[in-house]
This record gives sequence, structure tokens and C-alpha cells, in this order.
Amino acid sequence: MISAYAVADVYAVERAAMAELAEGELMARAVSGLAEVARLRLRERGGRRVVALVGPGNNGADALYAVSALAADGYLSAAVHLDGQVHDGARRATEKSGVVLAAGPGDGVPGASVAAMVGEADLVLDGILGIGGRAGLPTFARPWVEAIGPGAYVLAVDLPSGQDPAGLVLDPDGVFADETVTFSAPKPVHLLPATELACGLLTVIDIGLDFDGVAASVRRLDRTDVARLWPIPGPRDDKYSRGVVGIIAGGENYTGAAILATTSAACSGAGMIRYVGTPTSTSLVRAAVPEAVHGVGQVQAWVVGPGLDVASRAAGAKAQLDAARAAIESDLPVVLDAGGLDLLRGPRSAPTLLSPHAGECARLLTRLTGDDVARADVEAAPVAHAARLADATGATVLLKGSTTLVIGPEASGPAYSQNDAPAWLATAGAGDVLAGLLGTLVAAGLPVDVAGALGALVHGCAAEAANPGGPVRALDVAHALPVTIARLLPVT
Ligand SMILES: NC(=O)C1=CN([C@@H]2O[C@H](COP(=O)(O)OP(=O)(O)OC[C@H]3O[C@@H](n4cnc5c(N)ncnc54)[C@H](O)[C@@H]3O)[C@@H](O)[C@H]2O)[C@@H](O)CC1
Ligand SMILES: Nc1ncnc2c1ncn2[C@@H]1O[C@H](COP(=O)(O)OP(=O)(O)O)[C@@H](O)[C@H]1O
Repeated sequence: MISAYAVADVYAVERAAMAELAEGELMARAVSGLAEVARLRLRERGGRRVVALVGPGNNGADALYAVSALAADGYLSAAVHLDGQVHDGARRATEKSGVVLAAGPGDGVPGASVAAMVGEADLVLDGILGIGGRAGLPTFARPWVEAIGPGAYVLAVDLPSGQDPAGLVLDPDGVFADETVTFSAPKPVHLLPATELACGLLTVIDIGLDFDGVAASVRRLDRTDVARLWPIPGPRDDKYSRGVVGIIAGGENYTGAAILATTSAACSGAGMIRYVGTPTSTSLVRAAVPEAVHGVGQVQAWVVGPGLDVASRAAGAKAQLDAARAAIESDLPVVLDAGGLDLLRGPRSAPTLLSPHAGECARLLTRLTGDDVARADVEAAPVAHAARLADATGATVLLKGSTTLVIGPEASGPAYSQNDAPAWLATAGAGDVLAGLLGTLVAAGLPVDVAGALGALVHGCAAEAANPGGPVRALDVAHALPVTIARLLPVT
């Protein structure tokens, strides 16, 4: 598991370490790791020119020291900084090592020469702001960032400047890095959906800080966690003890969603599937998933909603909707997706996992809170909106996207944020496959937040396995689940 820590906690751990170490030791460790990554990237790309964008704080000092080390190695090194607002030691190191220094804007150095210096760089070290910064790129740095050439490799120190350290909102004018080098541990900005995209590849450098006993602010499961968490059957298990999942999905319109969700539940190892559909969906599921049994019965968890049309007056729709409402009113765990979200009236007493995409999250918030929330609002501030939905419903919310967030109501512990899927997974029906997989995990008894994070992880891995590097269809993601799961489990 990867843990990200809140900025205040990182500072506290740093202060404790500094009290034990010689002055400057922590920064020296950070700089040495940063310079090493920069050297590696310059070598890989055959680059010769490096420029550091230097802000007034320690982040700028890291970048200045690193660029000095690169100058000593013979790279053509330069730095732009705010005159009079540079770390003294770092400035002295830079002057000694022959780095070309340009202060700008505002001290007589023409903006054009600063722009040319930045524009020619093969590698740009972004040290404008670190985790102590606020969201938003400072005005002085705008011309620097605008001057970055299209072919430059942008290596951010700690975070891409302008981006929110807490990871709550994206600054479209901030830096978008190819890679972010951070120290000791990730911070929320690196893992959360709004800002992760701006960080590029994340490289964490160990500088010897100890986070034992510090609570994570955001968690991310990795592939090595699957063996520990997956419900593996034992010799005493039978289909019922493994968990029966009831799936109320599809209708006369979205028949495919029924097949995708039930196939996914079967392929992820549900002990048994009870399917409740309309006549056409039912006959298609009978053909596609012969393992499923039909009609309402005893289950350990319900999945309600993929392809469910709550306004349908087609044959069998009323009976299916009655079953869906009864499932939501029951005291059993429920995964609510797509059309099922339209049936939620308020908090439930049993474990509940909502799995909206941004549009569905906006629609549900609008209905439940009375505020007009648009899809774009959710996309701009995913954590705030998902948390609001969790608080309004008492449920755990799995907000789907390229980074999928799993967050419970206030005080229910840190969120999970998963980024395991290729962008090819952004395809119709992929969410229906996820719903079936979540149903398997919740019916097996996993807590809904763990089921959400684990499901998103395995769903992403199955999408990659279905056709590495190329397009995937949703049904192939479901069919890739058995072998994907087997590969993630220990060999017995
Ligand atoms: N094969 C199937 O049976 C499938 C069934 N599905 C089911 O379909 C139902 C509706 O899901 P949605 O997420 O589509 O519904 P939503 O109502 O959440 O989203 C539709 C939104 O997409 C916008 N939109 C539609 N076409 C667009 C286009 N070409 N370009 C830009 N925007 C466009 C619409 O304006 C609307 O805002 C759900 O119940 C879902 O489970 C989907 O999962 C797809 C596959
Ligand atoms: N850009 C992306 N990269 C990776 N995964 C994505 C991306 N966009 C969406 N996804 C994933 O694809 C799935 C789409 O689900 P959803 O929007 O419900 O589609 P549908 O309703 O058509 O099944 C979700 O699991 C989501 O996390």
C-alpha cells in the first residue's frame, strides 16, 4: 500500500528529523537524489541544457543546488530566480559552479533573455513552489512557465508549481510535469484525482524520514495488496459461504449492462449470482451467463443499477424496479450504480457503496441537496463533491475516472485513490463490469471501502491484461478477470 501524508504531518516529521541531524543534512540528501534523477533523464534523452526555475523558498534552494551539481558534471546549466529572494547557501553554490543566473523579471534582465534561456532547455527543474505553497501559480513565474519549450522534460521538485498540495483542485495555468520528484513519501497532490495528472511520473526519494505512527491522509492499494485482501475460498467453503450476489441490472433498453455485470461477477469469483431482470435481459443473461440463477432470493449483497431505466414502462420493468427498491430498503449491503443511484432516497443502515461517474455524482448531489451541481463542478473538485455525497448519504462513494476515488463519510478514515487503468478503459460498459466485480467483493464480506479500492485496482489491471497497450472492449475486461486475479494471488 502506498500512503500519502498531509503537508502538516510531513513538516512535523521533518522538524523532528532535523533536530537530530546536522544542519542542511536533509536538504543535502534531497538534492543529491534530485540531481541523480535529473542526470538520468538528461542521459536518457541525450540532453545538455538544464534550467532551474527558482522560487523564494526551500523548494527553489533544492533546485538551485541540484542545478549546481549538474553544472559541475559539465551540463550547460542556468537558473532563473527572483532577485533578492534566493536561499543564500544555494546562491553561493551556484555562483561557484558556473551556473548562468538570471534574475527576472524586474531587475533589468530583459524578459526575452530569460525566455530564451528557459525555451532552450532540454530539462526544466521546476522549483518555483513546494508543498508549502498555495494553489495557483504566482504571477512572477507565469512568463517562466510560458517559456518552457514543447520538447523540454519538465521535472518538478516536490510538486508541479501552482498545483494544490492538498490535491483538491487543479490549476490549469500551473505547471504540468513529466515527472515529479518528492521526498520520503507521497503527498495528497500526487495521488488525488484533480492533481495527479499534473504530476506525471512520481519518483519518491528516501531521505531517511520515519512516518511510523503517522496516519495516512490518502491511501493507494498496489498489486502486492491483492493477495492479502482478496477473498480466497478454502476447503470448507461452499457457494453460499463465498457470497451470493444479487444483480438487478439491465432492462428492455440497456440489455448489455445486464450481461456485462453478471459476466463480471461470475468471472471475479462470486459464489453464486441471482439475477433480476426484465424478460429480454433475462433471456440474454440465461444464454450468456448460464451460471446465474434467476429471480429474487437470499443474497449477501445486492448490486442495483447498471442499465436500469427507472422511467421504463416496458414489460417486467415494474417488477424489476420493485425488487430494486426492496433491495435498497433491505438491511443488506448494496452497491448502487447508474440507474440505481436514482432510486436512493437517503442514508441506509447497512454498508452501501455508490459508484457514480462525475455526471451521476452531479445529478445525485443536485437531487439530494437542492444545489445545482454540474458534471464540470465534480470534475474540477472531485474530492469535495465525493465527500459531500458521502456525507449526504452516509455511504461510501466510489467516484469513477482516470483516477478513481473511494471516500466514506466524515471521520471514516482516509480515502483511497486508485490509478491502475489504461485510458482505453474509458469505454461504454466498463462501469457495468466494475459494478459486477464490486458485487462479488461486497458479497464476500469485504468492507465497502476496501472492496471499492480493490475492485478499482483489479478492474484496471484486467483492462491492461485484456489487450496491453491497445483498445479494450468492456466484455473482454470481464473475461480477463479470472487470469488477472490468479496472477495477483500467491502461487499455492
Ligand atoms: N451496453 C449497455 O447496456 C450499456 C449500458 N449502459 C448503461 O446506460 C445507462 C446510462 O449511462 P450513461 O453514463 O451513458 O448516462 P448518463 O445519463 O449518466 O450520461 C449521459 C451524459 O452523456 C452525455 N452524452 C451523451 N452522448 C454524448 C456524446 N456523444 N458526447 C458528449 N456527451 C454525450 C449526455 O448529454 C449526458 O449528459 C446506465 O444505466 C449504464 O449502466 C452504459 O454502461 C453503456 C453500456
Ligand atoms: N481516462 C480514463 N482512464 C482510465 N480509466 C478510466 C478513464 N475514464 C474512465 N475510466 C474508467 O472506466 C470506467 C467507466 O465507467 P462508466 O463511466 O460507468 O461507464 P459505463 O456507464 O459506460 O459503463 C470506470 O471504471 C472509470 O474509472
